[in-house]
Amino acid sequence: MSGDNRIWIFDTTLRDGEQALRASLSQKEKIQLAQAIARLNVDVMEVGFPVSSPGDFDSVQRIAREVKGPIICGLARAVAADIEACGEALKAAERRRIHTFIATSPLHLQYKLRKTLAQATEQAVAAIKLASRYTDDIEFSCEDAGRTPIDDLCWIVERAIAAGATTINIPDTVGYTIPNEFAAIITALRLKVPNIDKARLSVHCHNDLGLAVANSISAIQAGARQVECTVNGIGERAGNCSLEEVAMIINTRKDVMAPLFTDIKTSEIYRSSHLVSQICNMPIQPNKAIVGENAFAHSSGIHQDGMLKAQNTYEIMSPEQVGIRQSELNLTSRSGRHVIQHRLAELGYSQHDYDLEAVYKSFVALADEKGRVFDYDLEALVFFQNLKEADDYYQLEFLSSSTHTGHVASATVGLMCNGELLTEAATGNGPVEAAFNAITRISKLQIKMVDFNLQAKGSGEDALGQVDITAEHEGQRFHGAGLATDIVRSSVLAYVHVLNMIQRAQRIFVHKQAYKQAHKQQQQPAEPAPLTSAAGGV
Ligand SMILES: CC(=O)SCCNC(=O)CCNC(=O)[C@H](O)C(C)(C)COP(=O)(O)OP(=O)(O)OC[C@H]1O[C@@H](n2cnc3c(N)ncnc32)[C@H](O)[C@@H]1OP(=O)(O)O
Ligand SMILES: CC(C)C(=O)C(=O)O
Repeated sequence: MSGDNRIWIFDTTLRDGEQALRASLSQKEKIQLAQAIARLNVDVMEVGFPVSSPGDFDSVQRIAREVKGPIICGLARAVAADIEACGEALKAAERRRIHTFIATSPLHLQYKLRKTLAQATEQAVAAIKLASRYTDDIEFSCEDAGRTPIDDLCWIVERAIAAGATTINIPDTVGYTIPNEFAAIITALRLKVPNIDKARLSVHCHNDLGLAVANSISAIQAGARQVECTVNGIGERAGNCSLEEVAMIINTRKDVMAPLFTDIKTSEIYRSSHLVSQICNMPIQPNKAIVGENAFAHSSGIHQDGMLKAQNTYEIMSPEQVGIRQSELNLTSRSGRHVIQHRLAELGYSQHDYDLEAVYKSFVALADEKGRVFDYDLEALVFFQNLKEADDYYQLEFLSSSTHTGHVASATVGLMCNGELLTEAATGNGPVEAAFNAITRISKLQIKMVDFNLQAKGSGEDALGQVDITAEHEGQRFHGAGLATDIVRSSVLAYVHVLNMIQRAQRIFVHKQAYKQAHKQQQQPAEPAPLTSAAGGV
């Protein structure tokens, strides 16, 4: 039976996976998970250990009744009461499997079961025979097979098959083996057990050394035709072989895995993974293969540039294959110009709408401060970049401010004024007022604040703060805007914007006066060149 090419996927999320949970699942939650696992199109799903509690018995019974598609399986020790409870709970299933097991390693036999291998074998044979009263689909597992001498393993497996087991499962119960060793166990069983072809050979690997998936893959390459696994790899201790990883290895590496295949509907992977994580309260690590938040996210410029040119430069499978809408190109200080240009194009900006070098420079500064830059940050950067003028008279060079509860605040501001650095310090009721007072000392302009408005751009604690100021100078009103992660800085940038607007208005005035003067002297003077506004950005 181990000669065919379909790898059966035996999901044990609701049995071995459930053993790892800190809180028990309600029956409704188990049904929800079972439906999601059935949508993955697994071949078998092990949904509980019916003898363990009335609650588990009921949920196995309900899943057996309600969930269609896969073979529904229950676990039972090689004990009559366990087999009977399992057989009863599974009765309503269209297709049912009883999975019975006994430990075979010298350690487990001596200390846990206090039996000889012969006694354990006798008990297993009796359990398999009893199970055959309920179903002809019987799986037998040699618990701790990974640490069982190969001849002992062959001995009990041969007798289990003779007794009626149709699947023989070889668990690496404590995740002890390494891939070539585990593959050798499968090879030896296929060579040494005379009736091995009468059963499907299965593996059940734990992840104590992080090798559950690698061992399972080695085992199927050696002839195993069923892999026991769980969604997200949840399970006892360090967990089990992860369903999504095994399925995607077989799917992605057809060059080495073909003609082997699974019937898993891979587009259901992401959805079921997140449901399992949520219901089981088991967060998924961001770098988890296939389903982690970063599995299809690219953060560095060289990778992002590669991705934009050809997706397979940095992706060996597509996110759509596992049910993720699209890859993500995260904007961080490691990003380059190509991805900024690409993202702005997606947001509707053409290359003529902004100066890439200038936007990139402020993007890197912001990314260094914030970590990740979002679309709304990028749009704000472009907006503020476009407000800036090459001939801005004032530029903010530095700003420092301090506040102490119950005391006046102080600020020191350095402005580059037409190429010369001017610095002033001042106090105020708050850091913004202190900084504004310092700026007034530098500019020596009499400015009256008419309106001050602060709003958050984006959400969360690292949102940008945009400040809009309306100020009056010599009877004329000016608007200034500033954007930064720190609101004192946004306020100062907005104020510097106002100064530049005033300065520009004064230049226009002088320019016009000169024009009028010239007009008086000549009959047809040339038009004066237009002058525009300025702004402060990050
Ligand atoms: C490797 C695995 O993941 S195996 C599955 C592990 N899952 C679970 O254990 C969850 C379900 N378990 C339970 O609810 C309980 O342990 C029960 C109902 C099965 C048994 O509970 P209790 O009767 O109180 O026994 P307890 O769990 O303390 O001890 C286990 C007993 O089963 C025996 N046992 C262990 N495995 C097997 C087996 N495969 N076949 C027969 N007997 C076994 C042990 O030797 C021990 O017997 P002892 O009482 O004669 O020493
Ligand atoms: C019952 C068996 C398959 C098991 O869970 C194990 O050995 O880890």
